[in-house]
Amino acid sequence: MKSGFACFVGRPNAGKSTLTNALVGSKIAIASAKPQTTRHVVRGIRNTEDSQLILVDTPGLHRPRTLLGERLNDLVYQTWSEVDVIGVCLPASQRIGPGDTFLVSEIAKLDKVPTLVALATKSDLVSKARLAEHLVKIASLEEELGIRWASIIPVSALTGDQVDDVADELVKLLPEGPRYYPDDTVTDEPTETRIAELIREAVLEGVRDELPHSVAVMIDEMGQREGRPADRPLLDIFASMVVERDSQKGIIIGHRGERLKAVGTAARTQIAELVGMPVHLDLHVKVLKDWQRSPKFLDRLGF
Ligand SMILES: Nc1nc2c(ncn2[C@@H]2O[C@H](COP(=O)(O)OP(=O)(O)OP(=O)(O)O)[C@@H](O)[C@H]2O)c(=O)[nH]1
Repeated sequence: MKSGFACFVGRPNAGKSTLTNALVGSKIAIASAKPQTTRHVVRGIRNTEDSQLILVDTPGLHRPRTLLGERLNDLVYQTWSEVDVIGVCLPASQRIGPGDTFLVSEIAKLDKVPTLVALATKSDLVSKARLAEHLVKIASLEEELGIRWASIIPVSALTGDQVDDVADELVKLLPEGPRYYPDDTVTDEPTETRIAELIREAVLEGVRDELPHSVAVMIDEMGQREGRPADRPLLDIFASMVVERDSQKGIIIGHRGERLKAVGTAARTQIAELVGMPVHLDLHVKVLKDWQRSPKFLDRLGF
């Protein structure tokens, strides 16, 4: 029995969340077209008869400007040093740049460097020739940065090409160990956190480019409606979306509340699928100036 922990690192938009989802086969991390959406440590679990691969999703590393930034960075280094394998995602569609080399050199500085696998993500976006060039460049990072790749694998989470190879390789690199989680678990995140993430994803989808990444979602109250017939349950969810400015509140709500309505509908459908029953979703938008700098609020959000 092989079992252990792995995480994916890479620049924003490198395809980490999408690959996690493809490996686990369940929607657990936020995948959106906007960078830097991954805030929570999300574990996805891939089980086979003789292995358990536990994927830990970390936020990206940033120059910290707020307390949130500092806490997230601490979390990143901590996660890196705790996993067995790190999959470094280097999208084939982009040239390897200073952001990538910075990341890898930070990992190389850890006291105990985990096993490293290079993943040439989004392989579907480029020609064979360009992919080959990319793989050569990745290989040259060994010498440039003083690291060693256990392997270099091109993968497309979108088409599914080589996703199984990535899984097999990661499992191969895990130590012998027990099944840490029952084999029907795909994530150990509390349902409430997953619901908050589904709402946050819907918010970001709705407003594309206008909205910065300063939206937090909190579940204020959640419970099954009382007095419903057993075969027609209903889950009540009261949630707040917290933004930093009035103008952002306006963007989320939209003209005559149309955007907020669309966000609610999208989120409700996803949540109902997750919890297996119809959902009544009550969404509020709150303005909390500088929430990213407030220790009290960050504590409440679990950062
Ligand atoms: N063509 C193609 N697009 C992909 C692939 N994987 C991810 N994408 C797209 O790339 C974008 C970013 O993917 P994510 O999985 O959210 O990237 P991430 O690295 O988790 O991003 P952050 O959370 O911002 O760090 C999304 O629009 C995905 O649909 C792939 O294999 N092929």
